[in-house]
Amino acid sequence: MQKIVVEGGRPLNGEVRISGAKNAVLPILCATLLADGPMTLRNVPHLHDVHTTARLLAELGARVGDGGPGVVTVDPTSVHSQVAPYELVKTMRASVLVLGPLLARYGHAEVSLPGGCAIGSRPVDLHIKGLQSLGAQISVENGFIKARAERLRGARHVFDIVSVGATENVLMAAVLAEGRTVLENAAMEPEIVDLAECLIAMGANISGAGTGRIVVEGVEKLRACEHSVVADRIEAGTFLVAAAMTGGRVTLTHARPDTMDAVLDKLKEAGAELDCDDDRITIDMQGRRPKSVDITTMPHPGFPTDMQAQFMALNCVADGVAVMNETIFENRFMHVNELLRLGADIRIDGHTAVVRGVPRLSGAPVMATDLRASASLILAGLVAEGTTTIDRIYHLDRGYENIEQKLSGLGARISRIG
Ligand SMILES: CC(=O)N[C@H]1[C@@H](OP(=O)(O)OP(=O)(O)OC[C@H]2O[C@@H](n3ccc(=O)[nH]c3=O)[C@H](O)[C@@H]2O)O[C@H](CO)[C@@H](O)[C@@H]1O
Ligand SMILES: C=C(OP(=O)(O)O)C(=O)O
Repeated sequence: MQKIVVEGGRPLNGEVRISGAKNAVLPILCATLLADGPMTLRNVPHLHDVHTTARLLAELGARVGDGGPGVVTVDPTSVHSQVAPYELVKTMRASVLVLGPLLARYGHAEVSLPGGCAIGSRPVDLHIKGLQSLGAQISVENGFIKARAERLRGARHVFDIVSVGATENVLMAAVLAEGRTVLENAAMEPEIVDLAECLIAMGANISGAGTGRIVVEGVEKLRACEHSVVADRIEAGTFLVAAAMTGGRVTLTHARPDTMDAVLDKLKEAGAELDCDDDRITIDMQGRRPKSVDITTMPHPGFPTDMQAQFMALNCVADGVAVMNETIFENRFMHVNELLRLGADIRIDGHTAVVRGVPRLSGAPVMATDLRASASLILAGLVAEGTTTIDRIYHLDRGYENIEQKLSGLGARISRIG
């Protein structure tokens, strides 16, 4: 099995290009099922999750093509199956996002319940309730969500709690429903805005995406369009933390600082100098040790849970003591035990971790448990004395494009073996 090897101790310097966002491209790939012709997506990151979604679309009958670097084409006009099988859905939770589009377009769909994931139980009850509000008949049988509706009807639906995936699934169903849908307590993440922008370019009538109230006037059909995927704010945040931890100076290009307020504020609090324009962010730490920062994860525009592990790595070597609360997922401290192996001082009490910064970490063999946990271990390895070897890096390939090459380009000593 492949591993990543990091030799710590080098400040990062230079420029790195940020890729398209995993969490935007996955729902948008599912949304292509709604089009009446071939869609062209640009700024598509080369990620394992993108490959899995492409395989799922192909399994349904869509023609998925490679249009050159960062370009994927999907022609959904040849779709002949509305069944998303367990073998593909189990590897990636976002594949449940074909449910809304298939139901809206074909009047029925069978999607395997997504498999469990290391960060928490991750049910799909909110997706189901939202689609039921639009008139779908839904049952869960033999591990499949079976949904049926001759034509969905617009309705007012209030989500019990804020869910990114449920908002996306119900939004993609509502665009072809009859009449008006109002989604209250909707998720406000930038990836929802990107999905809505793509759907609008396809002819959907949507207002309010990016706020807690999304209004959709259903249309009869959607056309094909071209769409460029928004920059990955979590990848961008990960590189900024890497620069902050190593005391370096790094410029991100093709980024979207306007989607990252909470993370940028925390980096400033940690002592970073930041200079942003429309699509570039420069962070300069001038060799300083970061200061500890308290974190409470929240739905957007709060601090993203997908950056919690990376900021924990920063707090491990920062000056001071940080209190970190994880409010979104019940089991998202799996990286803590591995950071302890590198010499960190962390105590967990329920959903709270107290991190006491230490002057130095020391390299060790560690094991990645999920995507952002993997990133946090690389970050810790960049500042640890000696060699850190990270096992189970397949998690990393789900969500980071060429991370070793990008970090090497900034001066890190990092390689993949095996
Ligand atoms: C592909 C993608 O975009 N993944 C992101 C998405 O995941 P995802 O869409 O799965 O996350 P949600 O926003 O749905 O989850 C938020 C909370 O709601 C709960 N919940 C969710 C759905 C449901 O039907 N019932 C329920 O109880 C979850 O267990 C969790 O506690 O948003 C998360 C929260 O920002 C991010 O960490 C993930 O990176
Ligand atoms: C948890 C994440 O992704 P997913 O929802 O795809 O598992 C993530 O991107 O950090």
